[in-house]
Amino acid sequence: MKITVIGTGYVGLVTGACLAEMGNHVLCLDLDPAKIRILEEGGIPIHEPGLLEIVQRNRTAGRLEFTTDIARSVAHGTIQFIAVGTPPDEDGSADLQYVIAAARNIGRLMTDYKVVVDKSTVPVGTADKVKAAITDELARRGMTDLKFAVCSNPEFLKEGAAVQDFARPDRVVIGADDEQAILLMRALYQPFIRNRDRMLVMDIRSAEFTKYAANAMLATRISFMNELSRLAERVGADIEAVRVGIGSDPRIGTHFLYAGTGYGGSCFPKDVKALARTAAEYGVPTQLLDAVEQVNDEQKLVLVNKVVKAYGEDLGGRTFAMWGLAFKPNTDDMREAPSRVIIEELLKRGARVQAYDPVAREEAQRVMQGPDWAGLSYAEHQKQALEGADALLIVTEWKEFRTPDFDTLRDCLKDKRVFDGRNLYEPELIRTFGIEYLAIGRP
Ligand SMILES: NC(=O)c1ccc[n+]([C@@H]2O[C@H](COP(=O)([O-])OP(=O)(O)OC[C@H]3O[C@@H](n4cnc5c(N)ncnc54)[C@H](O)[C@@H]3O)[C@@H](O)[C@H]2O)c1
Ligand SMILES: O=c1ccn([C@@H]2O[C@H](COP(=O)(O)OP(=O)(O)O[C@H]3O[C@H](CO)[C@@H](O)[C@H](O)[C@H]3O)[C@@H](O)[C@H]2O)c(=O)[nH]1
Repeated sequence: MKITVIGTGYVGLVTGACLAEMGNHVLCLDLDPAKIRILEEGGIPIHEPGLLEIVQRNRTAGRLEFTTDIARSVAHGTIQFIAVGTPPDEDGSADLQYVIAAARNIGRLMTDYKVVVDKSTVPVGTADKVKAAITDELARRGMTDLKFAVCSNPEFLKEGAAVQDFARPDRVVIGADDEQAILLMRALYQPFIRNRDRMLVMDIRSAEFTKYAANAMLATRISFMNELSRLAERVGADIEAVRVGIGSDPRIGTHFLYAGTGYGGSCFPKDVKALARTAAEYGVPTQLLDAVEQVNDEQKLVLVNKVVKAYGEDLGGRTFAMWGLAFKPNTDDMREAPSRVIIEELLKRGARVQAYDPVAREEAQRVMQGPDWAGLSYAEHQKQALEGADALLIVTEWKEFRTPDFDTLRDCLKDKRVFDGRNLYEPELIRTFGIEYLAIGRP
């Protein structure tokens, strides 16, 4: 099939590459010429395991192309995926300007039947707005006879595992009210789904809502465990033992129960806010969602509070090593990363921070620049970050941090102290090396 994907962020690029892999002819549009240049030169503008190989393979085969030419992109695909950003507006609601701009471009230039698919995460009711924008543009052209359908097809991939998530989805959700569109979408996703039950076709509003419900549920689990971790510390329980203890109940399940430095990334923070905002618009109170967000904001400060408890409010003259900057491993994404809040708080109190991350350094330098960040420097490797530091903070659970040389760790750190925001080590073990170990919710 001929597919156009609008937006080459994580979702657009993974969608385009995986659909091309199944033999579709995919044209990806982005208005950012720098991104398209990188893609046309055979690279990718993000760090995502396995993605480069698929992009290169399908580009070489001529099934995956990139452009900044809007007219070409509208002409190309019968199916037009909108996968542009939906960042939070000032009031927390999803900013739909990019989605609507993409829809208007389609309405302005289309000359035959199109299935317009909202792949971006968008509030309930957005498909109606997309439909209205296209209808409006067609009316301007006097071409209201041209047929099109709008579907909701939210994306559930996780960064760092995006290719696998797209290629082997738990489920594909399709919200649609047009028979032809449903047939085309089923055919498109069939190769990715062995079990037909995993293709969930529903009404458009329910599909739009499902995306927010999933993210809000996952964020709730994390905030719940983070809140419990604070209590565990007080009562002398170990949140890691508790996690295993409750996770073995299949009604609870083992995933997304890890206490840490709070959830970050481009989705949970903005989607929890946007859902609460939608509820507010409808006059429905959201005590639970509001608490999820509040607990998360506090959790981003938990490591800083432990540092302040150990060293006092004035951190002048102190140097802290930091392992991990990205909001999670296997990505260079720094959006809403807890590291940003933690570094800001440490610098504000006069400390210096020496940070190391296997891939996110460049992105970190981009988002944390200027005089406010003067106390932040970057190390080339784990050990270099430790040199001259008083203590270590672990913020992202990269695999390479899991089994360090504890002797080196102890000898490098002046105070032989580790603040672990990801509970990577067994407290009994690390303490036998003479290291003071402060983790999340662990005695
Ligand atoms: N990042 C994720 O893991 C993830 C997962 C599931 C869903 N989502 C959702 O998918 C959407 C996209 O997220 P992302 O992280 O891939 O986005 P992103 O911000 O990384 O990229 C969006 C891209 O769209 C481009 N763009 C904006 N307007 C355009 C237009 N009119 N025409 C063409 N290109 C345009 C931008 O230049 C940018 O490159 C969001 O709604 C997000 O919530 C993201
Ligand atoms: O037990 C856990 C699991 C995750 N996290 C944190 O939660 C955040 C989000 O992690 P994850 O969900 O793995 O990454 P994302 O790429 O943000 O993916 C989420 O957001 C996407 C965008 O909507 C959805 O498509 C995915 O299904 C959803 O998992 C990160 O800061 C993690 O450190 C925890 O603190 N504890």
